[in-house]
Amino acid sequence: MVSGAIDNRSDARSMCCTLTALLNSVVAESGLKRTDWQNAVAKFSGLIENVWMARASLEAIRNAAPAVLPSLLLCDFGDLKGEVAKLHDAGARVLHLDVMDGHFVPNMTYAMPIVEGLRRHTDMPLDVHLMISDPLKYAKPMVDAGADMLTFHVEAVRNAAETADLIRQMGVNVGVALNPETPLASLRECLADIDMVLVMSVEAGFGGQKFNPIALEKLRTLRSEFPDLLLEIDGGIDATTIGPARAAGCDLFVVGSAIFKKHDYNSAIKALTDEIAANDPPTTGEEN
Ligand SMILES: O=C(CO)[C@H](O)[C@H](O)COP(=O)(O)O
Repeated sequence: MVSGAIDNRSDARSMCCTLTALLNSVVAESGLKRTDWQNAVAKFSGLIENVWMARASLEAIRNAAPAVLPSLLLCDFGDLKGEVAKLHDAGARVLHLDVMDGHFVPNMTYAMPIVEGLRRHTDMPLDVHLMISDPLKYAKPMVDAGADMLTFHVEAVRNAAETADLIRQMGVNVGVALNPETPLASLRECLADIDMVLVMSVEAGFGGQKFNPIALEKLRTLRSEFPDLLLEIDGGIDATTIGPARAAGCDLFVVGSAIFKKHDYNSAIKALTDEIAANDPPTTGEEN
């Protein structure tokens, strides 16, 4: 039996199995018609499992923060299992997956089969960045494949609050991303419905671009207005840009080139983590 907070997928799953067994035994003893009850129990425990799994992975992401999230855009796709193991050994605790459709952005990457394959090799939360024109069409397949956080672009949808709500109902945590030229005002309507904002510091689409400091101002504004909202930055993050992003209040730092263009993931992640620690923003009461 699991005690304390449920903050990982295995605990959430085992709690759901226990709950399902319990409900089934109550039904068995009640003498009521089995099939109707069994269907109801299966549906109910499926819903509870989704909510718990999402809750557990959000806890795991929050507990990992501040954290470097390797972006699997430049990794060795011929050895994904080995890459995941190396990244975990180097200290990564959350993975960032870049899904591009060649339409919303002028580049294509991968979709559900890779997410599902990664899911079988790691319990680390999978933070899936949807750079696609129709996030609602692929959200449920992504959840079924094992995504823990689904982030869609505010520029891709007509109603961000409604999109966030529909995605949340699929049993997953929800983030919203915005490109450098998109004003923060575009998020106003949905901020109450989401778990995370992904502030892009490059135009979405390609790794290896130059950091745009416009992201820092957005992070500072979001952090001062929403102290508890998870904030993530993506694009051009390296040992020189990660410190200012942390000082601006960022929690999660997506990194591609500054990890995958180095041979030693340990020292690459350590250099970034050291910069995060050196730039921790003051906590309440420490400002003066
Ligand atoms: O989402 C992305 C591009 O759209 C990538 O995650 C991002 O650019 C990371 O790569 P790098 O650290 O090389 O900039």
